[in-house]
Amino acid sequence: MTNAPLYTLAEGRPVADPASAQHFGGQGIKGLVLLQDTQLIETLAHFSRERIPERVVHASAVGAFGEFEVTHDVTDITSAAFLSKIGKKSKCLLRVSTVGPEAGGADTVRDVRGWGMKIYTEEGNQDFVFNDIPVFFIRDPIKFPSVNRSHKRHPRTHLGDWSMFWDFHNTNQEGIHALMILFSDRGTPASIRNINSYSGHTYKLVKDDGSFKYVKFHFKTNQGIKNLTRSEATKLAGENPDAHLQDLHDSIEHGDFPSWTLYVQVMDPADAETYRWNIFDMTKVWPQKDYPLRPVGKLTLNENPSNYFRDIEQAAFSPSNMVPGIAPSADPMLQARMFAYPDAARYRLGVNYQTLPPNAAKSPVYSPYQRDGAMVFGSNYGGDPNYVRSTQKEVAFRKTATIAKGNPHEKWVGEVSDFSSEVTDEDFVQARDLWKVLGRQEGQQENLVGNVAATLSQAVPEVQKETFAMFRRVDEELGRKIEAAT
Ligand code: HEM
Repeated sequence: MTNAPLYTLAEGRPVADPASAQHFGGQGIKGLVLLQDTQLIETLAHFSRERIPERVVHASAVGAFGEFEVTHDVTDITSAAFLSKIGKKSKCLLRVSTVGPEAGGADTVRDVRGWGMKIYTEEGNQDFVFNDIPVFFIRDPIKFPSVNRSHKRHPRTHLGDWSMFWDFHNTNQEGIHALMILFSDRGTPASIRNINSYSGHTYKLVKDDGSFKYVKFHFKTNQGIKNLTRSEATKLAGENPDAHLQDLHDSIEHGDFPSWTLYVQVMDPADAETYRWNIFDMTKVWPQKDYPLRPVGKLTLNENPSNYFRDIEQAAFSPSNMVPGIAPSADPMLQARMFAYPDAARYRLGVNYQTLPPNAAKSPVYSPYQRDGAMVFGSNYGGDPNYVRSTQKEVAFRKTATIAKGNPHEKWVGEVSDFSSEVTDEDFVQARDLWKVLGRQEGQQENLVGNVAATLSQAVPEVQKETFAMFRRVDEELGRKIEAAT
């Protein structure tokens, strides 16, 4: 007797030899292949269907499991159950991605890194779908497909195209702050363990009594920020395109668990009304001298996935997955994203994607008004009423606070979130501050200039000219230096 698993077809029928097709006259005998060979047909048919659509952005990624532990009391600002007690731990999944490259693209290319994180709490899944830069390229969600297309492949040549890239950005200059970060050495991090991540958007932390604070979330690496120079990143992309995947996998495998500290910047709603920066415009940060970081907890990654496809490819993150105690702000980008991600998941994974292993909540789920559809595995709520307000079965509901009608702050919110993409000198202020900060770090201004010039030199002259002018709006010397280097 052996304990080895008995090989079967997917329907369970044991089969002798998975390595040869059936031939007329018997297996292993020369002769025509037979259509009755279910194993052969299943093997070939399933292979052709192994791929699911890759994510339209953020297709290439690494992922791991871990835990989130509360280290500081934040019960004065939120009723989120998973944040209710110091020492409380929740299981997590983290998927970190590049944005532009297709699945399998080189890890060390210049790009933003996405941070898809799921915290499995006792009140459902809390997703933090962040980036490793604190601001974004646009503030109007309708531009999202455009900015991404300009970073991807040209529709005619199918090549990456720096004319297209800079043409988009110098005609949509609200992204200048994000560009300055992307073209600093932060655009080529040394490893996933060495990046921070940021909500970018303003969110709300809410208490059960309905009171709230505006917050921005920051995960700061406990390994320290470490970046590659342009030449190091280019070399590594050729030598080991999976460098970041390997680094994270190996460090977890060796028990060297990376960790991050979660902080929040906290703003009173009343202050938001008079603050210099529109808090719903995600091209702006809240300087930490105005709103210092307040520690919340610690994320530690401690487990590699046992199967990449199941746990990481099938993971679906969405900013709309929020637990009671955390709520969206009026940022138009955030509002649009709350639609876009579940919509993308229904297309990419199917209508019941919430029940796939990485997405399934670890707390009880009772959602009887959403049922059927392709691929139902659970009880499908048996005979429970599938319509609301049935008297046939008692259902309990959790009360959540609602915003008081006529609250003047909400009137203000409606007015200030109706902003446009029109660019003014204000859009260059934070980018200029960053240029000064880089000047205090040895060689960093020169690296930014070189990183921009290396790409701009591949763009057509008209686009180059407009781009020099855009950087001159940040700082005359920066524009001049880029022009000279290009
Ligand atoms: C209006 C603006 C945006 C839209 C419409 C949008 C849309 C999308 C879509 C459709 C995906 C692919 C989802 C999938 O197939 O599962 C995606 C992935 C992602 N986005 Fe966005 N996005 C926007 C802005 C942002 C911003 C501002 C951030 C960060 C602050 C961000 C972070 C991410 C991350 C981390 C992923 C990868 C999630 C994963 O690992 O599966 N996105 N986005």
